[in-house]
Amino acid sequence: MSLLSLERFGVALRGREIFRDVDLTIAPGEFVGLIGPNGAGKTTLMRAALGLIAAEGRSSLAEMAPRLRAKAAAWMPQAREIAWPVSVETLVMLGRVPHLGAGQRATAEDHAATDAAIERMGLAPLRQRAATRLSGGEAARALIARALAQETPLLMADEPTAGLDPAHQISTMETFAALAAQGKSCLVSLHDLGLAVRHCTRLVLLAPGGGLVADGAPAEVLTPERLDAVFGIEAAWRDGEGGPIFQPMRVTR
Ligand SMILES: Nc1ncnc2c1ncn2[C@@H]1O[C@H](COP(=O)(O)OP(=O)(O)OP(=O)(O)O)[C@@H](O)[C@H]1O
Repeated sequence: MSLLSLERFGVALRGREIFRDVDLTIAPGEFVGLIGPNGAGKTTLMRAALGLIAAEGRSSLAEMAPRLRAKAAAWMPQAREIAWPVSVETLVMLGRVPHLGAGQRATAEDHAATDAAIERMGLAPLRQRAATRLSGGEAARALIARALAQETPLLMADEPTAGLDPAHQISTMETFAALAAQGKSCLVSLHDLGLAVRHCTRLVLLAPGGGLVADGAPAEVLTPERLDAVFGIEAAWRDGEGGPIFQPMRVTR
């Protein structure tokens, strides 16, 4: 069983090929970090996989009816703008919409999922705050909570830890890892390779103009050669307590 399957998947934007011939399958229990330099196509790949932009090839999610897709995958976009001045609680509850029948009110189960997501993202003190009056990091946590409340088998998030303070970066990564340990899956784009190496079970590396160049365990993907060729950096890697410690050290070009 797979929660996402991309076959010979490709996207061109305004006539320019961003990537092509990408094959990617995500199974239950995986926490996949989608990594690559600016402009490599991480956002494009996730948006196209969800059917939000046109693509060539096949995406198992894009071919689903919207209502089924909303039960199969939750999506936290990179843009953090929240348009309506609803409370944080209401924003998070919006994650339950795919589970409600037409005109149906929220059930005890919907309230429980909302409460759990608010608790998990440390938003209890902000529960009644207008979502438009949150700081950037608080808004990110509220949008992650909305995706968690959706309780889908797959969670996809575009740079979810950007703008979060260190404690919330770590707890957010631990939340995704815990979902994977429960048999769900996460596909998350990340620029922080230290967080990616320490928490993800698998990394998928995109290179600008090169498409998918590596896919596997963090140590297999982030070889010194690839760090130099794709990111233009050198990094230190140590085995530490509770997982590897990865620190970019130097620009090589
Ligand atoms: N609407 C668009 N029209 C044309 N080109 C676009 C459009 N959106 C993105 N691109 C281009 O597609 C390429 C991939 O962009 P994308 O946002 O997917 O990269 P990314 O890996 O998510 O980058 P970042 O790490 O900077 O967020 C970039 O070169 C970008 O300029």
